[in-house]
This record gives sequence, structure tokens and C-alpha cells, in this order.
Amino acid sequence: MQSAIERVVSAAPVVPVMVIEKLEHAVPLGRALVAGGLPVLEITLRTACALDAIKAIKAEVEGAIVGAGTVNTPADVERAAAAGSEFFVSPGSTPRLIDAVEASGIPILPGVNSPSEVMALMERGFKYLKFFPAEAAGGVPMLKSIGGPLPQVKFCPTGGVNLKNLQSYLSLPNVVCVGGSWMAPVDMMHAGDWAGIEKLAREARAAAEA
Ligand SMILES: O=C(O)C(=O)C[C@H](O)[C@H](O)COP(=O)(O)O
Repeated sequence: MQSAIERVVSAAPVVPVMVIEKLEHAVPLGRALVAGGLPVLEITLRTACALDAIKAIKAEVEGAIVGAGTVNTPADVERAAAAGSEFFVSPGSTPRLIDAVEASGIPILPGVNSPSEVMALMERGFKYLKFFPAEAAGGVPMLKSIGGPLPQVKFCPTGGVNLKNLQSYLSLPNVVCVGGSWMAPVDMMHAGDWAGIEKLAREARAAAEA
């Protein structure tokens, strides 16, 4: 399972967190992000059309690696798996959630923001975790501190990450990629500004590789 999530977190340095309000936005949004160099897509289960959006992007967006975010309960695991999610992301982690994910056979990036939470998941064999909410939970200094005693765990910081601070996270030895919603703004989706979203994705990728 950890090699499966490793494939996901290694595929792109920045993971767009997508809140899709209209199903017809899903495919053009996915295409814009992939064209901008961000193939790993996290579709949050926060909206009514999220599961259909996952299905549509998987069927129609070439090159996308499609995952579900906001996977909070065993029921979420079941419906996100049925929609064809290739990976899951959760804001936090509970034993019941992790049991359900393990039974599904689909890899997850579970959310944590404290050493005890990291250690609980290390006991279960996890090496890749989401650090959430990254900025509010201590940001770069917190990840540096966790990396002292627990260097074997790698993180995808998400929550308050943006074009300005992403390099400070990616330069840490225990950060493998970052996530964020800034390159998929809801107002640009409603305006159908897919070229603008592709440009934001391209900028994010370039900043991550600078
Ligand atoms: O929806 C989820 O499952 C989450 O866990 C939260 C998201 O990862 C953050 O909301 C993204 O944060 P921003 O980039 O600051 O918007």
C-alpha cells in the first residue's frame, strides 16, 4: 500500500485540491490542470457532484491520476472507491477510517498534525502522510521539528500553502509534495476560464521546480 501511495505523491510536486460545484466543470478543469503539468488531482467530497466528477475525470481526462479528498468516514471510502478513486486523502485519521481504507485496498494519504498522530500511523506501516492544516498547525518550523525524531515519514503539507510559500515546504527533506486549492479557484471555474486555470497550474509547477 505504501508503494502505491508513493507512486501518487511522486507523480507531481503539487496536488490541486478541487471543489467542484458543477459537474460540467469537472472535465475542462481536469484537462486544464493536467495540461498545466499537474496530473495528480484531488477531488474533495464536499459537493453533491463530487463522485460523478471523479467518474467523469477518470473516463475523459487523459493522463490524470484521480483521487478523492475529504474522505472522512468508512461510508466515504465505500462511495469514493465505487466512483473509481485511485487514492484517498483525509483531513485527519481515525482507526475506523484506516481500517476501512485498508479493506478497500486503495492507498490513502491520511491527515495528521502532531507527533503522536504520526507515530500512530507509523505503527500501522504508513510512510506518507498529509500535514493538515499546514500553515495553521505550525507550517515549516513544525515539519522541521517533527523531522528531527521522525525523519522516516514524508509529508504532503496542505492548508494555507500557496505560490509564495510552496518552495519553503518543498525544500524540507521530509516533504514529498504539497497540496492546495489556489490553482482551481471557484470563480474562475464559473467563468469558464480554463486557460487561466492552466496558467495557474503551470506557474505552480514552475515554482515547485525552481
Ligand atoms: O477538503 C479536504 O479534505 C481538506 O482536507 C482540506 C483541503 O486540503 C484544504 O482545504 C486545502 O486548503 P487550501 O489550499 O488552504 O484551500
